[in-house]
Amino acid sequence: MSDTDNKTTTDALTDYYRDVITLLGEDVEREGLVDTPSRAAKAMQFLTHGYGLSLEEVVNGAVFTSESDEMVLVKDIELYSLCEHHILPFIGRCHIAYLPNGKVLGLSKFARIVDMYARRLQIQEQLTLQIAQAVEEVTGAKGVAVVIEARHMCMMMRGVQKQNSSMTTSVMRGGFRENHRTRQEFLSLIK
Ligand SMILES: Nc1nc2c(ncn2[C@@H]2O[C@H](COP(=O)(O)OP(=O)(O)OP(=O)(O)O)[C@@H](O)[C@H]2O)c(=O)[nH]1
Ligand SMILES: [Zn+2]
Repeated sequence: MSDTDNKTTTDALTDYYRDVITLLGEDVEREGLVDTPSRAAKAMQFLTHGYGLSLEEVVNGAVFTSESDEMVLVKDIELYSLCEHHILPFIGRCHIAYLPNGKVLGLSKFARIVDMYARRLQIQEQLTLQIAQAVEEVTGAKGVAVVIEARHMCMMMRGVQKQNSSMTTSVMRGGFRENHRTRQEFLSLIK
């Protein structure tokens, strides 16, 4: 999206937020709210900026040759996303492991991949799958495992209002699916 397009989108979102605030019964002209529509517009664009990213851009060529075929684990990557049903946050941690197959990925790129998919409207299961598929695609790994543990504001702040529940989703591919010991090693390392 070009700068001009982006400005137009921010302006259009600002107009919508002005209407939303008014429909909620507030005075959008009062001092505290006067800049809120444009702040909310920019915040929502930031929270969904993953739509503007591609895997190629995010990885930026940081794939390196390596002879190691031992498990690599990156754990406790913090995650902020928006549930696609209510547009409310879900917040948690993501753990990613893979079995290299001649190539390893730059460490920071795991977090960048998580953000690229998390910063969209999501459901946790689909987010978990997309991260696993991306790591598999860029590394050609012999196995990939992704676990996400998250709390959903749509279950806490509204609806059933359960404050202590969390959801865990996992995707196991290749060696993590076929080999029980590899899977167990991964699960014990993220405990
Ligand atoms: N599987 C899954 N469900 C989700 C996720 N985020 C939100 N949900 C659920 O999506 C469902 C939407 O259900 P609906 O009955 O259409 O919506 P609702 O009336 O607002 O539902 P309640 O939250 O039960 O009040 C709810 O059960 C949410 O808890 C997610 O990431 N994965
Ligand atoms: Zn929800």
